Amino acid sequence: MRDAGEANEEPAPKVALAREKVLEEARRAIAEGEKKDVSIVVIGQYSLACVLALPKLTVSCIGHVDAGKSTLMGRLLYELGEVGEKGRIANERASGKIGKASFSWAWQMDGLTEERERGITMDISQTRLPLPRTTLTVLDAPGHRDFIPNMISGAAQADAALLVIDAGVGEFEAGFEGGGQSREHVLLVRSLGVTQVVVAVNKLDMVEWSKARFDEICGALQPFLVQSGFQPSKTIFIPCGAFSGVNLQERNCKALEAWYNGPTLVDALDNLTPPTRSLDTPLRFPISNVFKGGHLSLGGIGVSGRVCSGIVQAREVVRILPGQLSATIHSIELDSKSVPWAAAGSNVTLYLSGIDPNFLSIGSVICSPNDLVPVASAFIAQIIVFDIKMPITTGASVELFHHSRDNPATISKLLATVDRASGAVIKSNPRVLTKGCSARVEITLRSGTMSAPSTKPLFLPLETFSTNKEMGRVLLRRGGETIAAGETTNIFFFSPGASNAPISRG
Ligand SMILES: Nc1nc2c(ncn2[C@@H]2O[C@H](COP(=O)(O)OP(=O)(O)OP(=O)(O)O)[C@@H](O)[C@H]2O)c(=O)[nH]1
Repeated sequence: MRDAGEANEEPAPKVALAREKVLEEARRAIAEGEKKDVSIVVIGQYSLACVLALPKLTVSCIGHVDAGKSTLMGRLLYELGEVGEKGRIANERASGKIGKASFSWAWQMDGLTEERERGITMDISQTRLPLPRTTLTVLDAPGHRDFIPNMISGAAQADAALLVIDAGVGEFEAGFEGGGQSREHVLLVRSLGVTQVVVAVNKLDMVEWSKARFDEICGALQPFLVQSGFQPSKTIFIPCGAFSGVNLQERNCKALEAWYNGPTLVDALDNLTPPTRSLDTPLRFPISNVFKGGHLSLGGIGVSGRVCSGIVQAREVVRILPGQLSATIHSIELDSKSVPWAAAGSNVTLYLSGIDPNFLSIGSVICSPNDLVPVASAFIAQIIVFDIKMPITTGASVELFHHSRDNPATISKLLATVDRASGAVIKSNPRVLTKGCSARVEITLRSGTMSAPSTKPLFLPLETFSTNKEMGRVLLRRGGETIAAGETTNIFFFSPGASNAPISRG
């Protein structure tokens, strides 16, 4: 993910609050559905005006390449007043100068020179959407298949998805048929725990705002969403035109209004339900980006990501796993504002002090020294096999995705095929796994890279799905194709603090 930019210079609390006090404050604020942004926090003798880091909803913007995801986000930011006339004109002029005028709205999101020159999103970019009722954090994902690892990193941090579909003739079909990214993205986000999806049926101007085309797309997509595990009540289809800003905040198009008087895209996004957050569980913060910035006098190391569970607070000493690293959280930044603490569900940047950045890696997990995350070298998972061309056999080499990390791994044992719902064994020790089946498999992690895997073991911070849902989901890819998604059931773990000897199986 891209750099979060400079930290603001608001003073950080001088000491960490007692954990119970923070928990109490978080629970109270969440229970009261606190709307106001600023609260006075008393820390010892200091009384500080701080922005409350209440968890908000994070939405991953997904869909086939060129569906109009970045354009939609750029235009939405303009409609909501987050981008002014000056910004709009600057993007219009600069994109026009290099013959990319049609990408002027997308430039708001696609800030890298290569992205602008190629007219595609390559990395996740994060933005804040202030809606009438709530504020969303949106992660704009790349649609191109080459950048699926970045897309997975964003999807792993999301509560809901905004699926953008190109309604142009043949375009929806290209994204939806075998190998299309609309299809793969839907399967990925659902496998990573997303349960709500808003579908923006975009570029309807290309088909003269045709109701028949809108209905055709909804008719094909809805059964697929349901089959992928989305409840019908958690899906909604919104016709729109991102480029001209139709039906984003206002309907403002006669041809569309002739047959549509339903919600706008802003209405649909504003109605998403925030999931329940696990505040009482131990702190787990998988790092999705490491960068230099802010507080340079203190070493200036920032790490961004999402608080998966628990609460993190400024001045707290934390451990970073795998490895023996400790650090102090100098300050926490949410939406460019300093916050005293952040609860599960928040996407934040933590500025660390007392740490050598060379030992920090994307995918490492920050936790409390009193409650370390297990570090596994192998584990058992119940997987669902996707629509694969080649069956999975014992010893298959795969790429394992866990949050923002991807590593080589081997499917070391095929333990059983199982019933998807009940988990009951259908067949023990199957020879192969074919498309659509559910199975229990043992996966062994390997160090090195996919092109040069090493025989040395690798240790990954992992938990069973039953202990911590967000830490217990994995995806398996092979040859650029997602072949399965799974939930960890047993992990073979090592004591992260003491020795390297295995201390438990199961
Ligand atoms: N006609 C029309 N074109 C649109 C609309 N929305 C986006 N586009 C065009 O579609 C092209 C791709 O837009 P992007 O926003 O870059 O698409 P994307 O989905 O973000 O692309 P990737 O992230 O690279 O997959 C650009 O030329 C846009 O101008 C729309 O509502 N109508």
